[in-house]
Amino acid sequence: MAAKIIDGKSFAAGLRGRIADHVVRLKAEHGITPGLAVVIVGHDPGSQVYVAQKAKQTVEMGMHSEKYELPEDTSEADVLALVRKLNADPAIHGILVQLPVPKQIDPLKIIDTIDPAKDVDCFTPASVGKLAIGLPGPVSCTPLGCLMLLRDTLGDLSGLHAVVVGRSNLVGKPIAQLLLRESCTVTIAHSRTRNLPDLVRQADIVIAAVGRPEMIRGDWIKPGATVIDVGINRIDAPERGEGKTRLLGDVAYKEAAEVAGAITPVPGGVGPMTIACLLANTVTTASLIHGLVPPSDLTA
Ligand SMILES: Nc1nc(=O)c2c([nH]1)NC[C@@H]1CN(c3ccc(C(=O)N[C@@H](CCC(=O)O)C(=O)O)cc3)C=[N+]21
Repeated sequence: MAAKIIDGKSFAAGLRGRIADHVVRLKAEHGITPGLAVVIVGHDPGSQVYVAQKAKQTVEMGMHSEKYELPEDTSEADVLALVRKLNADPAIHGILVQLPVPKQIDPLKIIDTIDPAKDVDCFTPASVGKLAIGLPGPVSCTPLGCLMLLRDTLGDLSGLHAVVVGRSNLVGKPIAQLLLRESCTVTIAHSRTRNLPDLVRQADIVIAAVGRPEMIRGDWIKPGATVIDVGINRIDAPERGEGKTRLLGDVAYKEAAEVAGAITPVPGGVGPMTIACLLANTVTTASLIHGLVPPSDLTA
C-alpha cells in the first residue's frame, strides 16, 4: 500500500494563515507589529534564495522585516555589533543569523550575543534550557514544524517509538526533546550507532536528519511507520541541463513510500514548515517580550 504523502507545503500555508490572523490581533489590540531581522554573511546562492523567501513571507504576514546582507569578508566584530544593535531595537522581536557563517566568524560567539528573548532559532543556551524543561519560548523551527506535521498525521504520539537519526543542536537534539515531551519513547541514533538499519526497523516514527542523500533505505522502514525527512541535499542534475541541481532528502523516497504509512516529500515537506515556524516564533517572542501569553496554536 502506498504511503500517505504529508503535504508540508499546504500545511505551512494554513499555518501562515493563522499567523497572519494573530498579527492582525496583536496590532489591533496591543499596537504591536512583530518584527524579524535576518542577517546573512557572504553570498552562498542557496542561502540567498532562502533568505529572500523568508523576507517575502514576513511581509505577507503583515510583519516588519529587515534583511542585512553583509559581504563575505565581514569581521566578527562587525557582525556582533549588528546583533547588539538589533538586540536593542524595540521594532525587532526576532533575530536570525543564517548559518553557516564564513570562517573568520565564530558561530558560538554569535549565538552567545543574540538576546535569548529574540532568539527565534532557539540557538541560545537560555532558549535550549527553556525548551528542555517546558517553559514558554521559541522552539527550534525545523523540530517545531516536524512536530506539527506529526500531530496532524498521527494525533496522540504517546507511547510511540521515535528513532531520530542525527544529533545536531539544530535538529536532532531539540526534536528528541519535543518528542519526549509528547511521551514518545525516543532513541537518538548517529554516525557511530551500531546496526542502524535494525534500529530504524523498530521505529513507529523515523526522523531523518543526517544530511546524507538517500541514506535511509526502504527496507529499513517498518510497514506503516511515519517518516519525516529533514534532509535537504542539493545534488548536481546534469540530466536536467547544464548547471542544474535537484533536491534529495535523507530517505530513499520511492522505496520508503512503498512501505511507510505516511512520509514527507523533499521538497515540499519539512522545508516550508521551517520557514513558517520561524514566523510563528517571531509572533511568540513578540508576545512574550510584551508580557502577553503567546498563541498556543503557534508553538509546541
Ligand atoms: N540560523 C539558521 N536557521 C535556519 O533555520 C537555517 C539556517 N540558519 N541555515 C540554513 C538552514 C536551511 N534551512 C532551510 C529552510 C527551508 C528550506 C525550504 O523551504 N526548502 C524547500 C525547497 C527550497 C528549494 O527548492 O531550494 C522545500 O523543502 O520544499 C530549506 C532550507 C534553514 N536553515
